[in-house]
Amino acid sequence: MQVEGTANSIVIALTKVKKTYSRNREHIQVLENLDMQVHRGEMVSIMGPSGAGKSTLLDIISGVSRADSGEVLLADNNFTLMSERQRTALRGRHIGFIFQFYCLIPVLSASQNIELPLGLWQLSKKERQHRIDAALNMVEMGHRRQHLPAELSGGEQQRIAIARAIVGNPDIILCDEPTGDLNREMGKKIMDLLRQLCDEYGKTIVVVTHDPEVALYADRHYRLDNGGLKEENPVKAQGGKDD
Ligand SMILES: Nc1ncnc2c1ncn2[C@@H]1O[C@H](COP(=O)(O)OP(=O)(O)OP(=O)(O)O)[C@@H](O)[C@H]1O
Repeated sequence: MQVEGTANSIVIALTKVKKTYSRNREHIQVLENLDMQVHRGEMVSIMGPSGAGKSTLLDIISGVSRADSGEVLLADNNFTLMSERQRTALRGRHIGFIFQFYCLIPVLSASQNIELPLGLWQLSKKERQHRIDAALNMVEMGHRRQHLPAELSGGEQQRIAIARAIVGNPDIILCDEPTGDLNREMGKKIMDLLRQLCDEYGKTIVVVTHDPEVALYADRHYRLDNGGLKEENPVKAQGGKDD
């Protein structure tokens, strides 16, 4: 799938985004006048302390959650002006998600899990199978297609989750702690794979992480703190993980 716009165009643009959660009488101001731009085909990392609002930010980029004010553009579409239904449709076309704990359905095989995002798509059986096979091949997991998630290692489960994220050929992949549950070696393999998706397939990737070594895979680095984003120089992987 091609993103609308020209090469090197901005595919994610947030301007003066604010987000507050209200619970009982408490108001938690999470994002405040936040600006962010991500170009097509780049990988961007977001680090920051626990509770800083990183997952909230991913929810706003994907339209799962609405900003209180400010503008959110995704591939030239203005989320701010859209209904929930329109946001869901746009998300389905453009975004794949990868989470820390894989979020695979335990009673479905690897192959069936990968098929999930294609659920309502009008595809022939052959085309559907072709897409699943291509996604499985991309993550080198064709030999495990019939396995249930419990019959896969953590790293293999995350590879299946990546295949599920890319099966619909989204141009943007949002990752929330993609290596958080994996040992160092497996984490490295997953990041190599994400980097490959960027470099060889032109995917735009946003990675939220606590791990400076993971952030080093990105082309640009943001730190989220006190409601705003600051662009940083590449993180030196020497200070251990964020809290
Ligand atoms: N639905 C909600 N209602 C009320 N408060 C919320 C809600 N979701 C998140 N919060 C609060 O907003 C803040 C930001 O949460 P968020 O999950 O975005 O942080 P985070 O940076 O991703 O944290 P972590 O690194 O620990 O995963 C936290 O203080 C959290 O308690």
